[in-house]
Amino acid sequence: MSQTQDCPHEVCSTLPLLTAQMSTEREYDCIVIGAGVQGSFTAYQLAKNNKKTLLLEQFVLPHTRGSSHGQTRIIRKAYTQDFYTHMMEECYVLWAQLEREAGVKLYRQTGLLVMGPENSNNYQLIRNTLQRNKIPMMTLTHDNFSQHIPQMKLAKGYEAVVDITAGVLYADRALSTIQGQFQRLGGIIKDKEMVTDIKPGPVVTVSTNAGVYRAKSVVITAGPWANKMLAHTGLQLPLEVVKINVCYWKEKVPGTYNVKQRFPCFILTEGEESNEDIYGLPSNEYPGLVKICYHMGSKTNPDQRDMQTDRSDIDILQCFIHRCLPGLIPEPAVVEHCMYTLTPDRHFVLDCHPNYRNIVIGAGFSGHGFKFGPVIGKLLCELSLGQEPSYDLSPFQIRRFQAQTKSVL
Ligand SMILES: Cc1cc2nc3c(=O)[nH]c(=O)nc-3n(C[C@H](O)[C@H](O)[C@H](O)COP(=O)(O)OP(=O)(O)OC[C@H]3O[C@@H](n4cnc5c(N)ncnc54)[C@H](O)[C@@H]3O)c2cc1C
Ligand SMILES: O=C(O)[C@@H]1CCCCN1
Repeated sequence: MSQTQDCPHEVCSTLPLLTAQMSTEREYDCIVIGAGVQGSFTAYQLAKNNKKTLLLEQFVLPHTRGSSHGQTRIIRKAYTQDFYTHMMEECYVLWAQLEREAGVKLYRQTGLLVMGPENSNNYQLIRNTLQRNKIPMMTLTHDNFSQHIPQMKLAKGYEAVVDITAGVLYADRALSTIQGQFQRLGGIIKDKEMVTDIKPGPVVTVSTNAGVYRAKSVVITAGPWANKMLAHTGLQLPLEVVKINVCYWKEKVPGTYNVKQRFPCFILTEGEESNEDIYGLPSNEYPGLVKICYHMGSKTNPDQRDMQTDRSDIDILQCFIHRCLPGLIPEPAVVEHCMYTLTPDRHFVLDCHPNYRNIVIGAGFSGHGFKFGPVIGKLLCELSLGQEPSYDLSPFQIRRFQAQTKSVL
């Protein structure tokens, strides 16, 4: 008879089994920190590659405290640089694949109107990228603008082009879909678990408010909290977190700016109101309200986002709406909040930690990362598996910040 069977206490006989079970529950091939769009797509890709993956999220899901919430995001190929346009080619394919796989609609084509003053460098760069890459596009002139987009005015001295395959991504739905697909592949999500420590090593130890986990690799996709997480690894990146006022404007005649009226998404670049872009999407989340925002906000601490109350962006938006969108009441009807995590050059960070190759970082999505989620997930998965990345990652490497990167060790 074995010792355990002889033991009068039932707990003694089950203890070795329980301990073994507990340790496998706490050991993973990869742990992904942060279940925003980038972490969720990364976890999904890892699970697809048969890796035992844990996705940790500090808040109860779904939540509205980071950067990935809200019903809509713009998807487009219109960029100033070719490398984004090239990545977007594959993103469209992967978004469509996800739609088929999960049986949900995540994308609606609306077109994206890009406007800018004739002498705007950004406008010309975007237009050239579209042309060079043979992206379906249409140039609008002052003569035919109102025929195509009667709800909007093109100011004198401005030019306009439409990125035809651009549109809207249903963001909240996309996030819950990818998390669901990850779980269907056997992935584990633990929400309401805040990571409190990361101990680098050949096996990385991740502590949360609820437990301690170990993994061969860790991916940090903590959005506005990236530097807080990286501090545990001795690294600080030059990231700035800003709070965006997400403003909704009421239509004077309900339905005027609806997709059914063929109102497109739009971006005004280097307009007369300011140097930063102004952008909008056709009414969707609230009947009769159109989302129009300023592509910048004030510096904030992600844990105290709601303490920051600067509304100077709203003055800028009011001037623009007054000037170009006569069918809207130039007073915001609803203001919600979201955060950008900005890098100095507004390009992403997709790289391995400079000191620990099994810690991978996806950060600094600078207010334009959602549409790239499927490809970013793939790239961060490749980095964490030590594979050759599918794209040239030099624009996204940490070493570009050399002078601004701090070691906190
Ligand atoms: C108003 C607005 C409009 C935008 N418009 C567009 C658009 O039109 N098109 C587009 O492509 N992109 C757009 N973006 C950008 C895009 O939404 C972001 O780039 C993207 O959501 C960033 O995702 P993320 O996963 O990096 O960050 P997040 O979504 O913030 O995810 C990070 C997650 O990490 C979690 N976390 C942090 N610390 C911890 C911890 N210690 N333990 C556990 N979990 C932790 C957080 O709670 C959070 O859930 C917009 C962003 C905003 C704010
Ligand atoms: O990523 C995007 O497509 C948009 C463009 C306008 C600013 C916010 N982000």
